[in-house]
Amino acid sequence: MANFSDFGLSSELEKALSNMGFEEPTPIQAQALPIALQGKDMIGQAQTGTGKTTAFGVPLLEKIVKEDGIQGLVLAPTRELAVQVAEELNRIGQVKGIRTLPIYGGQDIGRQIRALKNRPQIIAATPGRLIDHIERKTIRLGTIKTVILDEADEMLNMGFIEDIERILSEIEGERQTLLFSATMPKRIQSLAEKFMHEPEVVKVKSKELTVKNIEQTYIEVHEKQKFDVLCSLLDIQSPELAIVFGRTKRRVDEVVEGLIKRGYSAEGIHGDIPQAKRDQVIRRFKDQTIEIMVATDVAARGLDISGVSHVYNFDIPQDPESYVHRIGRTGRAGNKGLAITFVSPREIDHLKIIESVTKTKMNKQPVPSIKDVLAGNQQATINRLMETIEKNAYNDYKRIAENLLEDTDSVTLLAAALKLLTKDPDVTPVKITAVEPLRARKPKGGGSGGGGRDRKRFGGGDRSRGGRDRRDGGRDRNGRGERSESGSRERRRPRNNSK
Ligand SMILES: Nc1ncnc2c1ncn2[C@@H]1O[C@H](COP(=O)(O)OP(=O)(O)OP(=O)(O)O)[C@@H](O)[C@H]1O
Ligand SMILES: [Mg+2]
Repeated sequence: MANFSDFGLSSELEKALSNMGFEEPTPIQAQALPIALQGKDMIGQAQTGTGKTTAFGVPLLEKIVKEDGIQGLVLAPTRELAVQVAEELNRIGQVKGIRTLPIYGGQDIGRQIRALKNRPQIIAATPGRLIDHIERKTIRLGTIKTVILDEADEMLNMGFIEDIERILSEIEGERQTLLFSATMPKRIQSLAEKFMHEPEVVKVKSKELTVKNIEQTYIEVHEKQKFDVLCSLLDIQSPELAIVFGRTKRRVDEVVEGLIKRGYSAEGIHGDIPQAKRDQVIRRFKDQTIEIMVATDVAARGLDISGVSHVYNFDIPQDPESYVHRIGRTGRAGNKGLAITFVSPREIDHLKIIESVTKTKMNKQPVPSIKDVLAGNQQATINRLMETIEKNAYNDYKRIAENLLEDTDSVTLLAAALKLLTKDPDVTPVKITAVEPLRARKPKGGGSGGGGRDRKRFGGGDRSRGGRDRRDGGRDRNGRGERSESGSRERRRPRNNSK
C-alpha cells in the first residue's frame, strides 16, 4: 500500500494531507502523483469521489512559489465546482501560504478584482468569467506554469472549447497541463492532442465506470406517477441528504414546489437561479438545513457534499456520462450510497444503453406500496423516539408520563403516541407538467464502451450551433420547446453588463 511519504513531498504538504485526515493515497493519487510531480502532462481518469482533486492539487501546489504571481490555473465547467476546488486547494495550500481564488460568473466582478489584489497564486475559474478578466486585463496569465482542466469532457460538451483555446493561447512558455475526469469520451483525444505535450494516460483499472459502493436500482414508473413515487421513496428511505435530478429548469422548479407543498425541506438549483441564491442553496444543503436538493445537470459534476446518501434520477439522464456523474454525488470517499433512476416504460432501451456503456447493472425495484410507505414512516418515528431517549431529552415529560400511566396502560399510551407522531402518507395534490420520454438512438457501429461513446448518439443532441449561442442556454436538446440545462451552466454576460 502506497503512502503519502513515498512521493517525496515537501513536509508542508505532507502535513496538510495528514491534517485533512488523508491517511493513504487513493488509487488515482498513487498513480498520478509520481507522474504529475515530475512535471509531465497527464490525463487522469478515475471514478467519481475517488480524490482526483487532490491528485492534481498536490503536484500543482508543490510547484508554486509564494511570491511569483499567478502560477496555477484550474478550469472547471460550473461555478460551484470552481468554488469547491478553490476551497480544497486552499485547505491543502494553507500550510504553505498558497492562496487560491475562485473566479466565476454571476459574482460581482468588482469583488473579484478586489480579491485579486491579495495576489493569489492559483485561480480556479469557469472559462467565461476568466475571459472577461483577461479582456479587462484584471488577470494576466503570463506567469502560469500549470493548467488543470477538471471535468474536461464536460467543458467540451458545454461548448467551452473556443474559450479554452483562447485562454491557453494567453499562456506563454512551457506549461504543464493536466486533464481529469471520471469519464473520457473519445473526443477528449483531440483536445489532448491540441493542448497537451505527450500526455501520459493514467486510468484506474476497473470494469465499471461507477464505484462499487453505490447501489444502483431503477423503477419503471409512468411519468404521471413519478412525483408520488419520489415522495414514497423519501418516506421509506429517509435519506440523510438527497439530490433529485430533473431534466429541465422548469422540472426542477415544479418538483421543489411540490416537495415543499408536501412538507419536505427542499430547494432547487439550476442555471436560471441567481448565483447568490445558488450559493446559498449549496450552503444550506451542506449544513443540512435543507435535506433535498433538486437540480439539473448543473450539479452533476464534481460536487463533493458529505452526507449525500441518495441520488434520485427523477428523469433518466440524457447520456451515460451524465448518469455516471449524477450518481457519483453519493458514495464518495468510500462511503455507501444509493442511486435510483426513474424510467418510463418507453425509456427502457435508453436505460439499457446506459447500463452497457457504464458496464453496470441496475436492479429493478418495484413501485413502493402504501404499506411500505407507512412502514417507512413508522420506522422514522421509532428512530426519532430512540434518538430522543439517547439524547436524554425527555425529562420534562417524565412527570406527565407517570400521571398518564395511572389511568391508562403503557402499551395503549405508547401506541397512541406513536400513531400521533407518525406521518400519514401525504396526498396533497401536486401537478408536475409531463415531459415526453427520452428516446434512445441506437449507437451506430461498434462504439468504444467504457464511456467512450459520443453524446450525440443519445437523445438528439444539437451541437451544431455556434459556441456563444450554446452557452447562453438556448440549446434545446429535447427538441420540444423545453430548454435543456446543459449549456447554460456558465453564462457569458455581455461585456457592458458584467459589473
Ligand atoms: N487520500 C484520501 N483519503 C481520504 N479521503 C480522501 C483522500 N483524497 C480525497 N479524499 C476525499 O474524497 C472526497 C472526494 O474527492 P474528490 O472530490 O477529489 O473526488 P473526484 O475524484 O474529483 O470526484 P468527481 O469525479 O465526482 O469530481 C473528498 O471529500 C476528499 O476530501
Ligand atoms: Mg472532481
